[in-house]
Amino acid sequence: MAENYVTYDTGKVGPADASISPRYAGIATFARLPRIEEVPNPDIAVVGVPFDSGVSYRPGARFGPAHVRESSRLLRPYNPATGVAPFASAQIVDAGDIAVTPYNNHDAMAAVEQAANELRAGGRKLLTIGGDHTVALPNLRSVYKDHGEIAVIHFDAHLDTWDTYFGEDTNHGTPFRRASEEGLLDLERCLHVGIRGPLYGEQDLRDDERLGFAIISSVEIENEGVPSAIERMLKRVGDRPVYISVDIDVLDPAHAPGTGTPEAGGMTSRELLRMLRALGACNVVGAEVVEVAPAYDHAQLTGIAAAHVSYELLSVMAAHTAAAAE
Ligand SMILES: N=C(N)NCCCC(=O)O
Ligand SMILES: [Zn+2]
Ligand SMILES: [Zn+2]
Repeated sequence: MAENYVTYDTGKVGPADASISPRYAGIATFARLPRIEEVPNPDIAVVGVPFDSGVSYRPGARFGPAHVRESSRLLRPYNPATGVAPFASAQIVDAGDIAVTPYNNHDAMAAVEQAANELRAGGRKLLTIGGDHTVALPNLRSVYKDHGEIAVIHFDAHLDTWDTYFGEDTNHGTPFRRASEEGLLDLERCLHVGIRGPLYGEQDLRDDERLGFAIISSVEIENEGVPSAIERMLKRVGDRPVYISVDIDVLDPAHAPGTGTPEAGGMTSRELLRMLRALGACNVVGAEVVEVAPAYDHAQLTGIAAAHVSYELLSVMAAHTAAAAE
């Protein structure tokens, strides 16, 4: 193949071989993986949603997918932290972008849902790269179709269970309230991790609990430590199919400045990656990494963090795919 993709003993086609084609060469796919058209029957697809018409503050997450792909060129095929070789364990591809209208949030999200349904046909898993957090709603609608009421682990500074902004019910502060109202969520098994920062009022927390979420706050992670947070996280979701939503603003702005609604006092990348690795114990049926806004990034800090977060999520899903095939 023109891109010199590696083929593993398992028959899976992996990234372009960095000893033939240097990492900085070629058009960026995620981790320099093959495109979806280039290999048969992919198990997992990475797909971008360049959409940010749901933002309430700084715009620019529409450029997130391209930035994360550019920032993912250095990812290597073996993950020593978990002992997983994701690209050899499962056929992973880049499915390009779901390009949707920037002028109507409802139409855009309907299009994302339809594309997600098509990409997920036959049990394929998706890792979505946003885009703003509005995309969680169509992603959950799609996953619900196959798995029923879903457990969600939501890494974010923000609750994203607010009601409306300027009368608009579909935006990046509301996806989990809409999902809960629509009956998509397992109300005993949803969890926010990394919450911090000012709220509109105490009622936000009461609403959030009623909508099905428990909280591990950023301060609790600091006080109790990551191992205890991991224990609580795994207990909350149990053995239910779980959807992982990572808003990159869960990281402290020092680790991820390139985002639209930054809040001081967040997790380090090291803490987040460690928590994600623990998800190997869960049945992860899909995931997303959202809210990367490259205009506010520096030296690819946010892009690289998002690329590594994506890599851990792919490792977890690939290990599960390989185990299921045995
Ligand atoms: N989903 C993200 N990143 N932010 C939601 C913030 C909603 C607000 O401006 O209150
Ligand atoms: Zn957020
Ligand atoms: Zn969010």
